Amino acid sequence: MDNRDGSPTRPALSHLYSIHQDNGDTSGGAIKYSTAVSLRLSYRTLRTFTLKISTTMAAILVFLGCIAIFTPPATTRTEAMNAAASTQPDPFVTEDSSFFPCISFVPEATKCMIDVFKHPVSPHPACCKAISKLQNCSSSFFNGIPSADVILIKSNAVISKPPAMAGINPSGTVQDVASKGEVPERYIHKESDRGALNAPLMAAPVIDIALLFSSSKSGPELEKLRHGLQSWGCFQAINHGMSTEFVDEVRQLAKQFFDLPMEEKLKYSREEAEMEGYGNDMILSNQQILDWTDRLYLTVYPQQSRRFKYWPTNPERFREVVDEYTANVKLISEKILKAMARSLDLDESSFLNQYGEQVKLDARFNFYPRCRNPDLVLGVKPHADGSAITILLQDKEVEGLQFMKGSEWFNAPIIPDALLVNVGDQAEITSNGIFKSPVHRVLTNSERERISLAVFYLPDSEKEIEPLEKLINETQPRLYKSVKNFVGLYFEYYQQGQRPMEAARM
Ligand SMILES: O=C(O)CCC(=O)C(=O)O
Ligand SMILES: [Fe+2]
Repeated sequence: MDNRDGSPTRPALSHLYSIHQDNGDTSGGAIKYSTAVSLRLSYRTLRTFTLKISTTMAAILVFLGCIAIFTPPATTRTEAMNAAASTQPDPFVTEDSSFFPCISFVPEATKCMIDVFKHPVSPHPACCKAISKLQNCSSSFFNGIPSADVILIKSNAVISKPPAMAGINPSGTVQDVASKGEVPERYIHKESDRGALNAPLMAAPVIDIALLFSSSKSGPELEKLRHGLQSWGCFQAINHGMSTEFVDEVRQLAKQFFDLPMEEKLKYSREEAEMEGYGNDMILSNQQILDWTDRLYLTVYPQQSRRFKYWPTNPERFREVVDEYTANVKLISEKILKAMARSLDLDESSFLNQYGEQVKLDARFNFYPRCRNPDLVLGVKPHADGSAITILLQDKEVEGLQFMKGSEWFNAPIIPDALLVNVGDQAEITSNGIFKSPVHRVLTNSERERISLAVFYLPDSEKEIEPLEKLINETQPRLYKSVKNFVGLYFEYYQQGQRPMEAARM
């Protein structure tokens, strides 16, 4: 998933991607949270905000009226201006004059504020522009509003700075930046967050997933699966049924897309405040160090959710192959989720039932250009995925992916035909913490560019997920609250520099 922040984070979103309920009450979590936040975001704030806007508008109208009626001849005007300059300015008028350029954003910003009050747990990208423009018009705009509310308003509006909401963030695509040579400051991590390729090799298991479903041979393979997901949170899946030629073609097409001239790729660029489409790292916070990666992000399932304006028609076979690949990945994901349940002696549909009818699959094609300072810059900063599980097709030749175990980083080996499967936050929640959603990151490389394709299996955002009853007992007490729209939460917490999984913890 997208955007991550500094130290091992289980952010948002990523990408991605809400919560809160006390002991065992599964019904009203999100509502309680909303109510709590609404109360915190007191009427005082809304009143201050609306008063401010209405007084401002009134002051401006009166001011404009006065100008119209009392405009003196030019000479007297200069004298009057000089006199005015020598007197102490009225602070209210001084502040309000700064609203002139932004008065047109007021209705939209007010609507946004009311939205934030009503639905404090999900971002409101549509109004972010208005609020941020208002804020830019007057640096003192939020004066008088309690600072905690300001943070909430800003984060719900997903604002940082207005240009950050542009489809492609103002730093430019990484491909463009890389072609200029110098690595801008915004990509440089502080020393403690930098990575090195000479890490030990990760020992996550390689699993023949065809055996997971063989009636006679599944036992040891299921045991390997359970152990791998408990210790590493990931495994390499071989014998998944897709041919070498086919997965190679997927990689090839991804590479061909990123090799197209920029103007061609920009035809698919994401729109403001959108995840989907071609773009660079989405800026969700001003402190964010940017990832050295460009990506094409597509919702691939359900089919009626596909937005084909973002699906390249060049290279020619792109759509057809992505359609076939992601259909396979959906089936593989569901088989793996069944096997995960069986490995815990549960009914095989336990996880799938939790995730609901309306699951969603998002594909993220990552392209990591060569980087002159691989020691200072990360391809993707540490994060855990907000999915239930993620199926990753790695580059066939270029390493870079690392997983954290304990407090140490390990390199993910390349097994050319394998799919790397990792647990996401939502399967960690459903398994009551038995399966681990691993923190991982991607390093950069000065010699070679790298591609990868991550497909996120995302539960129905309307369905509340929670630890399975059978996995809660005296020795393993319930670790997580009930969660709905985890992807929304993921982003929200990410922006605030917090870990979404922490928010879900009991
Ligand atoms: O490029 C990779 O190997 C991993 C990318 C990743 O972690 C992600 O897209 O969430
Ligand atoms: Fe990831």
